[in-house]
Amino acid sequence: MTFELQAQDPGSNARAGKVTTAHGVIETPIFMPVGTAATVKAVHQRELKEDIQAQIILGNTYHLYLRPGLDILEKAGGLHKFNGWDKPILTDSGGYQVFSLSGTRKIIEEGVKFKSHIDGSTHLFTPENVMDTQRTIGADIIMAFDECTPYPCEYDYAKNSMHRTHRWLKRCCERFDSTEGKYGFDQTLFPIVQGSTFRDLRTQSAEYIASMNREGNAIGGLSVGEPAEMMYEMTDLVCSILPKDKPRYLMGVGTPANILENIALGVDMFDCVLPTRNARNGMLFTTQGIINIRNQRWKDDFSPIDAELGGYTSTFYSKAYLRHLIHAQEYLAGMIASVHNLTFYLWLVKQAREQIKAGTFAAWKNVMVEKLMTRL
Ligand SMILES: Nc1ccc2nc(N)nc(O)c2c1
Repeated sequence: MTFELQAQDPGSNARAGKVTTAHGVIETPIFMPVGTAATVKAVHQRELKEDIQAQIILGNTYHLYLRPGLDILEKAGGLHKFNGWDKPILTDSGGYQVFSLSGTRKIIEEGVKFKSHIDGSTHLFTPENVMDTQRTIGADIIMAFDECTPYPCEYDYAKNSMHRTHRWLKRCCERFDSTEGKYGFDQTLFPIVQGSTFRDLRTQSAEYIASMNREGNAIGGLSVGEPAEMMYEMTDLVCSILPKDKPRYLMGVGTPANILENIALGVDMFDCVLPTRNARNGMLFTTQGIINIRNQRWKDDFSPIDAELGGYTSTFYSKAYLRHLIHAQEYLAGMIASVHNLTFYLWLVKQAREQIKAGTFAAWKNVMVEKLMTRL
């Protein structure tokens, strides 16, 4: 994997670049739709490619390991063959999902013991077997096995957890660097900065992660309920330490406003379930602001969902029709709303890229953030 820095905004730390992987190019800043269990929920691969123009999607080790399981994924020739997405894929390592999904889990030096949320069976994730699992899934970019500390978090817990995450990272690197890709293409391992909301720990973690000299770096432990201002303060600090010539991936972020603010701080890659999760309950992000399509006011508004956005779904269907589908709990409701919201998120980062290349991102960002927060 390589990263080419193409432009830097004069008025902020925003930058535009290009990540090249075995399955193609990713233009940054980029938003990565979340495809947890081998699917971006309710969205066809064709829609992802043509309407949304996604460049990379996520998969998740925890989910895929439990279902369909590694034997099926290996027989298929890896996740790209299994779900038919032939562009880049990034997989999260499962640590975060074990904490957020598995009812019972126990953290030990070896790794994390947990019970499957599907059938209650017990499992142990270790840095080594999580690397092997991600080798089998076959994502282009894979994440280190870490602990995402909760918010708020005691200083001593955050410190001890960060040091364990650093010890696990060393084990991830040793295992990853001593194994090969299984399907004839190279994969890349990103380490993850932790340290919760403590400046000294974040500094220590960013310095340690940078010292591993991997091809890209991730920022974890944020977007876990902390105030946005705290997220921005930690991101700003960590981005000032992580090397400029490597992509920076802020995990689990976020709202459109969070994304623009973090692009200004120097982040290149984002993922979040918000666009698809909120779509299913009728929250639409549009070029004019946020719409709760369930609201009475859209009952007889036959204008397109978002005429400014382009793309088949956002211009072919009306607000009134989508409101009807949501109230009728029709399958098509979630499908239309998910494609629309993801089209918006990819449109937003494309606008940001263009503004950065034009050198006008900083002022544009401030105007856009205000507009995006408008509730229509
Ligand atoms: N907010 C998030 C989302 C996903 C994460 N995944 C990992 N592996 N680690 C974190 O800290 C995350 C934080």
